[in-house]
Amino acid sequence: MLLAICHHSLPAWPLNLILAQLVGANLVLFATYKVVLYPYLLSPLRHLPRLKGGYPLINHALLTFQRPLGDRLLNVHKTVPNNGIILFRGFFNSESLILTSTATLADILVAHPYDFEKPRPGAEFLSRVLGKGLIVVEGDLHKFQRKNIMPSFSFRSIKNLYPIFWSKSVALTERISTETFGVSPTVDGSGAVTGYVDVNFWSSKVTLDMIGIAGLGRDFNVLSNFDDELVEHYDFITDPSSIQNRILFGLWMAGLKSFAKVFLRSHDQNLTRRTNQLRIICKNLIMEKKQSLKAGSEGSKDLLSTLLESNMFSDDDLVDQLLTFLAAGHETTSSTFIWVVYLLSIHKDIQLQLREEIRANIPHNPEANAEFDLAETLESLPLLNAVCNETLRLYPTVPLTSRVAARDTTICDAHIPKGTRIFMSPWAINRSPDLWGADSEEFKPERWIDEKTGKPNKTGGATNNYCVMTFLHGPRSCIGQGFAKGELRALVAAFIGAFDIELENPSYVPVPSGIVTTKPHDGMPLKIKRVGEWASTIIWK
Ligand code: HEM
Repeated sequence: MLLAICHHSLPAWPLNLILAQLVGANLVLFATYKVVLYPYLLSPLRHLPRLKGGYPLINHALLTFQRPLGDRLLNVHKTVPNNGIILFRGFFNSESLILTSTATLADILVAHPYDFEKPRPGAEFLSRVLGKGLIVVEGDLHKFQRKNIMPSFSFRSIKNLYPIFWSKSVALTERISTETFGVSPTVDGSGAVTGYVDVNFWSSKVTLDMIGIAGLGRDFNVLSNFDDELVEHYDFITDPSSIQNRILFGLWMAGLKSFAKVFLRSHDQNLTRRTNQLRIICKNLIMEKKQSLKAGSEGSKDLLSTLLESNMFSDDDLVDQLLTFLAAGHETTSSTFIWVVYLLSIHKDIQLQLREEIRANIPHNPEANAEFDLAETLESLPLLNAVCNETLRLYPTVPLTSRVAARDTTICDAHIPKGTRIFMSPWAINRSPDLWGADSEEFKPERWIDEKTGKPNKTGGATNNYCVMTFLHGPRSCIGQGFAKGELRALVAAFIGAFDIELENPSYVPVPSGIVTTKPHDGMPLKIKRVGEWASTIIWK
């Protein structure tokens, strides 16, 4: 009887529908918890100063994608009152943090850097090409690699690389001269030979040549020869203008790796094939280098030789590191050089003073004078260093980076739950009026010159080192910063020593763009003039 009543009163739904309803109800409960209860009532982050407003559901999710990268964050730094940490909400109220003070940055980067890791999808994408290179590994493996690679980037090792940086910088000016003035030189009213060049095209070639010789011990000579096999594979894999590369990267970042492999099958297979080829070429380079070291060949100062001498890495590990140096150390310096050229084109007075300083202190062929200390001179010229440092401040080529808390931890006493995403913007910190004053966004190289001594200073007049975040700080800072600054000094000195430059179109305002590093979106077309004879040798006083 009871059974009969139940049978009639229960709806005649199949079991799977009931299950589906249970799952649906759970999903609604879970979504309510994630989207409403946790962020508004339970999250330990909810009391932090917050960026208000935003779009429904996505809130401020686009904040970290908007170009120029980091510029919107600068605005957030300026407008949201805070004590070093700002909370913002993204898709479905997910929470992320922006660090704005030198204290919170020092805490995460130096006090407990291994509590924070690089976001996994990006690191996995990179490791496809770079294997387990320094830039992508975490924890103890990172500590081991960093400790054993550091000596290759020591002050002494970099000093030994200056002659390479100089000779490639001079080769750049010669190549540009041939291309620009060689065929049909134009002479302007003052009698100077004039021409037009997009320095964007040449700058990534010269920095690739530099990292080739100074890093791998191989002269690609891309300045003159455009068909090196390694360079061709490398360019294909890293080409930021390739739509397929962009889509693949976007899908990986969204956690859709498997879908990406099917959707872009042939491109994906091509990448794998080229990556394998790259690895074979690098392995052969390592074999050759080993043999030449065994044969007692002297004089190799490149990074690979010093890594081989350390005897701490297998051949496969070395391949990962070589590819890492190529990837991390090529476009970054080349972009910075382009921004120096831009700033000097629009600040003619500084350009003139700099040329005087360079020509008065550096012979065009320093190698002809054994007494001349090129590294010492380039590192001590006040205006040269001031111009390089001020450009690195205003145009950090990695304008935005992020971390994820690997465990429950703290930042300056604020509790940070595991999994919290944290953004740090070198662009925003380097331009912050709180740290640099009202003229924070102006190009003022003199900040970097000590008023009393006239010598370069280390902080640009700011209160501490953390006011410049271009290379970050601590154990995950850029290991190649000494290398990059050496390249930049040589490039700027050789280029400005040789040419008078101005913008081809005086009203051109370059827009920084790029996926990870920033370059001017439409290149850097210049009008250049060869400046009269540069003394070949200067008698060093
Ligand atoms: C102006 C030029 C450069 C800039 C602005 C720059 C900037 C940076 C930044 C911001 C990071 C940290 C990224 C992060 O953790 O999110 C980094 C890491 C790194 N950079 Fe550079 N870089 C430059 C040149 C170079 C060069 C020339 C090399 C090598 C020859 C290099 C090798 C590396 C490596 C290996 C790392 C990973 C370090 C680690 O995690 O321990 N970089 N760089």
